[in-house]
Amino acid sequence: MTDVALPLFADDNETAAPRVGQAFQHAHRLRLDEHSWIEQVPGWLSGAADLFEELLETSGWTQRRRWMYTRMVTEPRLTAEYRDLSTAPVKLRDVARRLTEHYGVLYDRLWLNLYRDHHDSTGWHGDGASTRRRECVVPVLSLGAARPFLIRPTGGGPSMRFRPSSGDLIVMGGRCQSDWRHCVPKQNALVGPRISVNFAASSQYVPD
Ligand SMILES: O=C(O)CCC(=O)C(=O)O
Ligand SMILES: [Fe+2]
Repeated sequence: MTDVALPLFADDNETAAPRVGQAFQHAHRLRLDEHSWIEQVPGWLSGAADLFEELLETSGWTQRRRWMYTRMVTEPRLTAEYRDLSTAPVKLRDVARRLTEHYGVLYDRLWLNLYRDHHDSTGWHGDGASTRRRECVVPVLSLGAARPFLIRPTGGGPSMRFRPSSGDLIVMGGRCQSDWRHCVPKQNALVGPRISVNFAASSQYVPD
């Protein structure tokens, strides 16, 4: 996909908006089971490199620590959060709006992970705290280095492996957050930094 092929969207803000062109044209949806699906949209976001640099510099990255059983652990990544979308960088607001239009879910908050290098990771989990509805749609935008993204049934079983590149979208749907677990594993070989933008919706925080 080239920039030339992408239509430009009018934007009321003078800051150049990242372009989502024939955006979902290359979407590939995989049915995981009766209730869940995962969709990969390669090349979804044009201008991903610029957005990556902007977020790297401007997001208020924090190092989180949390209790794991009996000990305090330092999370192997940095995090930034926008609980109120109106405080997020304009480009992310624009991206959220387009996801809202497409998936029919009002994405009004988001969090970002920064994987500084191959040592950083996210362990197996479901986004249970932000997805209390039975069925949810959770888009994750990848920026920067490509890293494997794995998903497997909560009860165990073989995992499926994706490798989203910068500008690609991975969307988990249905009961993915309860019946399935996902992770971004550590790597052996050196990789550059990656940012993931995780879109959340207040409407999905409450059970139906
Ligand atoms: O970085 C990713 O691709 C996924 C991150 C994630 O699953 C999370 O923060 O809940
Ligand atoms: Fe997650």
